[in-house]
Amino acid sequence: MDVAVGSTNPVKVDAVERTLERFRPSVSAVAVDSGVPEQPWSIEETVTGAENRARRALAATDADYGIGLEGGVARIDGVPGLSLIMWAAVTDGDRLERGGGPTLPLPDDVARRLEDGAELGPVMDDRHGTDGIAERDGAAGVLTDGLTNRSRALSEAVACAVGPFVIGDSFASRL
Ligand SMILES: O=P(O)(O)OP(=O)(O)OP(=O)(O)OC[C@H]1O[C@@H](n2cnc3c(O)ncnc32)[C@H](O)[C@@H]1O
Ligand SMILES: [Mg+2]
Repeated sequence: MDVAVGSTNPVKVDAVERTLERFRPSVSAVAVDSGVPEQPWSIEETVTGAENRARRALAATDADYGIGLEGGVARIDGVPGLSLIMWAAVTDGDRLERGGGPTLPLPDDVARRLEDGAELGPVMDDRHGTDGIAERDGAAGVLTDGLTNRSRALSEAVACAVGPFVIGDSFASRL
């Protein structure tokens, strides 16, 4: 089974590899445009970014499935403050399914900097004296003191988006 991931960020590729390990997939990383702002600011923008990445990754390759992962921030009804969210989309070129990952509360000082137009990755690097934390443990790792990390958090979104394919017949037939 060939899977194309619409990003070259190693944590996204790792999230797909670890989730689909059972199927021994060949996973390729494809640089695609998400079609949404670099820092999505709503669930809708984040889901759209994941969808675009999934479709564009599949279109750029001859893989069986395209997978898109997008991180974003959003104000969610009933949840105080600003939340970090992550969504995945999976397509076989016909059907497209979506799944969400964990939601984390962002500290107020981080939220204020994002409101001023900054991107989460650089803000986290500046705040913690790191370089490229978004390609390693991520905010999910830093803000939970390692109880989870970005790859693991993203892998939950991948599992949820792939689920509808895995429980159907089409997925098994491509193994
Ligand atoms: O190369 P791509 O695939 O774009 O990888 P990315 O790290 O930029 O990931 P996204 O575009 O999906 O994320 C949108 C923004 O949110 C940041 N971000 C999302 N989740 C993060 C996390 O866990 N830790 C740090 N930054 C994060 C990210 O660095 C971007 O600035
Ligand atoms: Mg990005």
